[in-house]
Amino acid sequence: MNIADEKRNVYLVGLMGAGKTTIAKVLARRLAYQFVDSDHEIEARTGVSLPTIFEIEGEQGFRKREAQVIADLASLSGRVVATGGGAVLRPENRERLRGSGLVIYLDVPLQTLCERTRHDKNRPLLQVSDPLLKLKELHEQRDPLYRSIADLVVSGSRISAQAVLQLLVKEMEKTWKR
Ligand SMILES: Nc1ncnc2c1ncn2[C@@H]1O[C@H](COP(=O)(O)OP(=O)(O)O)[C@@H](O)[C@H]1O
Ligand SMILES: O=C(O)C1=C[C@@H](OP(=O)(O)O)[C@@H](O)[C@H](O)C1
Ligand SMILES: [Mg+2]
Repeated sequence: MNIADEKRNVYLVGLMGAGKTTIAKVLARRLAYQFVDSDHEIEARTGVSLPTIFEIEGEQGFRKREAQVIADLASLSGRVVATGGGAVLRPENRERLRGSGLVIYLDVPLQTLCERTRHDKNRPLLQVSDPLLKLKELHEQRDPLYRSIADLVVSGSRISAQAVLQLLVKEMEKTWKR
């Protein structure tokens, strides 16, 4: 039996700009899993962009849609899922992520997150006068939540997909042997 046979989902969590979407795509290809981004899924279901959802329904409307997508994905297997940075806020999401796969927290310095997201208008929560301060506040609130569900924490300003893949495969082997 190959370690990939088990095919529990893999979830990437972390703040905006941590590289969840970017790294999940590479991991999925390498593991021959299917790549899913929960934000893209929400956009596909609604037919509008994420900023438009925030504009019309507010953050809470978006969170409700996000929770539905996470519930749906948790019932599937063989997916590498890039979650949105706030997916850990709802306890039911945390339980579902934790219960249906392996969770990897990409822990990237705030300055790097700020630089990476500075020119991107698609993150409504960062369209403020001081995005670094906003990221600091989000980090204070969310870092404990990410850690509470993470099987793996990968830290650094230049996390490579290759490094994550190596740790992930080791972790999968461990889980499989249990
Ligand atoms: N490991 C990385 N090293 C350098 N730049 C990265 C890395 N991962 C992502 N980026 C860049 O940072 C930005 C945000 O990445 P993204 O994958 O969208 O993050 P997230 O989904 O966590 O918000 C993108 O412009 C992406 O090209
Ligand atoms: O941190 C957040 O609350 C959010 C992160 C975004 O995803 P990324 O983390 O992929 O940027 C997206 O879900 C939305 O803008 C809200
Ligand atoms: Mg993303």
